[in-house]
Formats: sequence, C-alpha cells, structure tokens
Amino acid sequence: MKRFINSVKYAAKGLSEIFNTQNNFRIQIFIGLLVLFISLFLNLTGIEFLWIAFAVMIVLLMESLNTVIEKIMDFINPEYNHIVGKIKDISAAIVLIAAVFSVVIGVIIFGRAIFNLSPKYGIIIAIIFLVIIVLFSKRR
Ligand SMILES: Nc1ncnc2c1ncn2[C@@H]1O[C@H](COP(=O)(O)OP(=O)(O)OP(=O)(O)O)[C@@H](O)[C@H]1O
Repeated sequence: MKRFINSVKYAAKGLSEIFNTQNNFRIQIFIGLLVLFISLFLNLTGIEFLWIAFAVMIVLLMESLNTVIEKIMDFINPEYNHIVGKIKDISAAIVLIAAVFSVVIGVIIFGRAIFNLSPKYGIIIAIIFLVIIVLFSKRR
C-alpha cells in the first residue's frame, strides 16, 4: 500500500513539473475544464460524455508524452542538432493530431447538442486536416 501511495506521490510530482513548465499544458487544462463544465449543462448521452472525457484526456496525455520526449532530447543532446529538431517537431505533431481529433469529437458532440448540427461536419474537419497534411508536406 505504501509503495502505491509513493507511486502516486511521484506521479503527482511529475504532473506539477509538467504544469509548472509547460504553458501549453496549462492552456489545455483550462480548455479541458471549460469543455467538461459546459458538457454538464448539455443533454448528452453516456457515450457522448465518455467521448468528451476522452477528448480532453488524450490531449493532456499527448502533451505529457511530448514533454517527456523534449526533456529526453535536451538531456542527451543540449546543443542545436538537426535530428533533435526533427524528433521534437514530430513529437509536437503527435500533440497536434490529438488536438485535431479532440476538435472533431467536440464538433460532432457539441455540434449536435447545441446547434443540432450533423455529425458529418466533424468528419469534414478530419478530411480537411488530412488533405492539408498531404498538400503541404513536401516530399524529399
Ligand atoms: N536542440 C535542438 N536542435 C534543433 N532544433 C531544435 C532544438 N531544440 C528545439 N528545436 C526546434 O525548436 C522547436 C521547439 O522546441 P522546444 O524544445 O523549444 O519546444 P517547445 O514546444 O517550445 O516546448 P517548451 O516550451 O516546453 O520548451 C522544435 O520543434 C525544433 O524544431
């Protein structure tokens, strides 16, 4: 039991490290709180609440992963390095994909609950995102 409590303590230290050093994490927590709070006032189904919770948490998870990767890279190679730059860029891309996924979930669920919008608009956003990746990624 003591070991479990210690693990929770270390995890809490990790969380406060991310919170104190990452501006994006703080913004994502603020937006997440707002989204979760608003969802309480909407007539959502259990599954929709689940997707909203998932959307909020997946961004925080990926931002934490991004922070870990950045810190590892800074530790093993503090100097400017082309490969380090690429790894950090890809790590940032992971967060972006999660964020767009969350927006898609939000548009589908909030769109229906607030504006009676078709879920297809969420899919259209996902299509636009994927098309942008294809169009703007220059092949080398
Ligand atoms: N050591 C490095 N070598 C090459 N490019 C780097 C290096 N460090 C950062 N970069 C470039 O700068 C971008 C931002 O990196 P940085 O580590 O500052 O992340 P950040 O998103 O600003 O996070 P944080 O504010 O938490 O440090 C990277 O995606 C990469 O393109």
